[in-house]
Amino acid sequence: MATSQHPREPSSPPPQPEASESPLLAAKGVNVVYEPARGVRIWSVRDVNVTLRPGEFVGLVGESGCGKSTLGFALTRMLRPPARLRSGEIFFDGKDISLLDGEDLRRQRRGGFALVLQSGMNTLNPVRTVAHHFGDILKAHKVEGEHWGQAEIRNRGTELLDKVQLDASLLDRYPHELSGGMRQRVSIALALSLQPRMIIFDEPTTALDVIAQKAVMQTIKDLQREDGFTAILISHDLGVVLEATDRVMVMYAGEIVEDQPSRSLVGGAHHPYTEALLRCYADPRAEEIHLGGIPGTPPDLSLSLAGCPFTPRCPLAEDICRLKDPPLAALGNGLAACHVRARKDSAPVDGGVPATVRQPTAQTSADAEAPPTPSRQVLADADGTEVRDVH
Ligand SMILES: Nc1ncnc2c1ncn2[C@@H]1O[C@H](COP(=O)(O)OP(=O)(O)OP(=O)(O)O)[C@@H](O)[C@H]1O
Repeated sequence: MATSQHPREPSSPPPQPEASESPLLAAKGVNVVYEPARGVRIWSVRDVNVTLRPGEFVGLVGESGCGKSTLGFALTRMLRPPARLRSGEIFFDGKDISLLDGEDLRRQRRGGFALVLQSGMNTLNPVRTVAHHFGDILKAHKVEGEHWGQAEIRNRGTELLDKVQLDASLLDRYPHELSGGMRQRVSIALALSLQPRMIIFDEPTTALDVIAQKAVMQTIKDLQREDGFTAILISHDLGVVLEATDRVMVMYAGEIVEDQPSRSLVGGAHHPYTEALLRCYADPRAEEIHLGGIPGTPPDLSLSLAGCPFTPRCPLAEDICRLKDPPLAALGNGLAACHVRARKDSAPVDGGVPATVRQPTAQTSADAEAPPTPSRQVLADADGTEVRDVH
């Protein structure tokens, strides 16, 4: 299978944040389960660590069902039953937000973190105008001394719409009167209204036609550069992610399996799953396009997984891969979780290691609570004290 047709190289890479800066987000040992009242428990996010430095723009890619959205919901404290943060710590700007609720959580959202979802139609209230949406969010998060009357809401709404290239006349429109692209821009403007320092965009352009996709993505990139917020872009489109982001985290079966700078991912991927994903995308400008596929399907996340979850689909699999889940370890310019590649390429890290690290031994608190392989089932069946309901 030819491998020369890959997503385009990023055109003008955004400046890399200083490695020494303290992280804005530091999540450790995050495990999320879906526990439907009837049915099996699904381990959607398994022992994930994520660190984001201020101003970083990070992509999160992987096949459908691998846990990307669930991780985004967990990091912004938007999980709702039957999903539950089973264990893990989420520090935002140095404060553990994983157990906050009610007023404490609400207060953190202002100037804190926001999630922009896939379809503006599903997130906007069909019987409220755009101005009402701004009013609702600004009033719900107002601080002492602020007054949000009609005039103030319209002024602020106008400013925010302008940021996403929409006209103030849309303030009096209802969601069904807007195009998909406009609705998505309104959703982004609403997220910006609380001046978040971190925004997670979950498939922000999936429901749009290609022209609107390109325009909305450009707006997101411009806003991120101008406002300097930290961002995660969840997307199936590896080409878009490589163009927009500083680094890419690749997720498979609820785990981060690779974390590499975007610039070096093409041609520099280390995990066989990432290589397979790259073969699934084509540069439309290429003279010849050969698309690869990934044989087989991802594992059933309701089952206890032993070893590397990619083993049944992996062309490199060896005995050890069936027995032990590999740690996310330094490989090339970043990190990858692959026994075979770790053995063949144990070169020292070439500066600027991305900060998403699954601890390489079983000594972390996360491993003690929810090891990624057979003992995960033990946790699932136990009534341990680490179990926390987070809504
Ligand atoms: N409401 C739910 N109830 C039960 N299980 C769920 C629910 N939502 C998601 N899951 C499970 O969690 C896993 C991860 O789902 P998630 O939506 O996070 O994946 P994803 O990578 O974002 O997929 P996609 O790219 O299709 O949005 C899925 O495989 C699914 O089995």
